Amino acid sequence: MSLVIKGASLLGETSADLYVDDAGVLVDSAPAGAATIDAEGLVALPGLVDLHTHLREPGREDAETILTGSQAAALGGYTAVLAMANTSPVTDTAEAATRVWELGREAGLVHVQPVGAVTRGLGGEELAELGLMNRSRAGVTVFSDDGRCVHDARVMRRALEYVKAFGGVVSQHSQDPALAGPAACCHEGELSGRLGLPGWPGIAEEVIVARDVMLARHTGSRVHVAHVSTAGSVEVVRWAKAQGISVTAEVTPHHLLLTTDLLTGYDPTFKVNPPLRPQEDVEALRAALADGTIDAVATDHAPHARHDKEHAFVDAAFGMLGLETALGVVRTAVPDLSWADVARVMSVTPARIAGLADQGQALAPGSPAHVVLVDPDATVTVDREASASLSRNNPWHGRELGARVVHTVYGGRVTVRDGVLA
Ligand SMILES: NC(=O)N[C@@H](CC(=O)O)C(=O)O
Ligand SMILES: [Zn+2]
Ligand SMILES: [Zn+2]
Repeated sequence: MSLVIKGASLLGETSADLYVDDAGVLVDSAPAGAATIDAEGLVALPGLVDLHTHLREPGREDAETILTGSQAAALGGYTAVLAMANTSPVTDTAEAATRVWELGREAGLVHVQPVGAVTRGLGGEELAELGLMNRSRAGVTVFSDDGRCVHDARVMRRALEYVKAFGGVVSQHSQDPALAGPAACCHEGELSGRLGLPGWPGIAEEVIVARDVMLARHTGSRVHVAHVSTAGSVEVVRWAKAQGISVTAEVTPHHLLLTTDLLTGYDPTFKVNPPLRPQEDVEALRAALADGTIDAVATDHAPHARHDKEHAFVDAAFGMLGLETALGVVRTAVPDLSWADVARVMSVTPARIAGLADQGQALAPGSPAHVVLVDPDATVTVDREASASLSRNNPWHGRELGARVVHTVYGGRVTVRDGVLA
């Protein structure tokens, strides 16, 4: 169905009408018989693109499915998500990747792009079917063992060499398993000692980031640093970019706003990997996002069923929800980012990193109509029960966040209207 989106402010700047034809493409005049969306006072951005989502299907459909995760994504203003490979079974074959891609198409609410595992079964030893996944219908270009670090430098080197042939990228969960021991569950510092929780030191992230940028330089390949959490990692990425090394980095909304002090109540909702860090790290991450050292915001949406999360802190699963709140958290954490910057870090650059040619495009005739319309002045008080996700591990429950996603349009289809699924 064709659409006229009336009076939106494009990237928070000039006001204009957007016209969508019945093929779901932006055109330069109103198609006959088009339905109208009144977007007066709303900001229009290209649909958001999430480089890092856990959808839990196949295997843990009690925590999230491709459909419910797609719904949460649409409500958050997303039109594409990259679905991490740590499902059960793992996305480590062309067949598995194609299945995720197909289920995403059936849900039809966002583009679901599978991430392929780097190693078979996330085992860290034998490379997965990287080439076959790339040549499958899913066209996988991003590979990650996320949840685990590709810690063997030789395996990482071979993966980088392999994906270089087809312009792929390895997204690394940077965590040296020797420096952050198996029980590590909270930022290592004065507070972890006081709480009696095993620490996960920032250096365990930084040594892997440093190693990987050198491997990227050596192989001439491309590495992406998932969920950067420390000032030290930011320094390494800044240095590597200055050398011309092909490295990109993402930060999560929660690492931009929450700190390790929240752990004093031992609430497992705040247990996440990498852990929440001190305020100095949060400040460094905000500055790095603003100056372009960090390329993108990625949610690391990590739904978990109650019986995996409601445990003593040390035993609870790592991870928190993020898709529905990401934009509001970014507005709240870094209010000085312009809307054009928000579009850059949440849509344009993530689409480019993932090689999604159809996403993150300018809101101009000829582009596919992937659009999010945001009320820039509204605030939202988060209610964890009012969520499309099947899980409730929402660290933002009860918080007031800036901006509100009002409408989302995916390929000309209205997926969210007035803040609810259409
Ligand atoms: N971030 C998390 O705390 N958890 C993720 C894994 C990961 O991103 O490392 C998950 O799959 O639950
Ligand atoms: Zn991870
Ligand atoms: Zn993750």
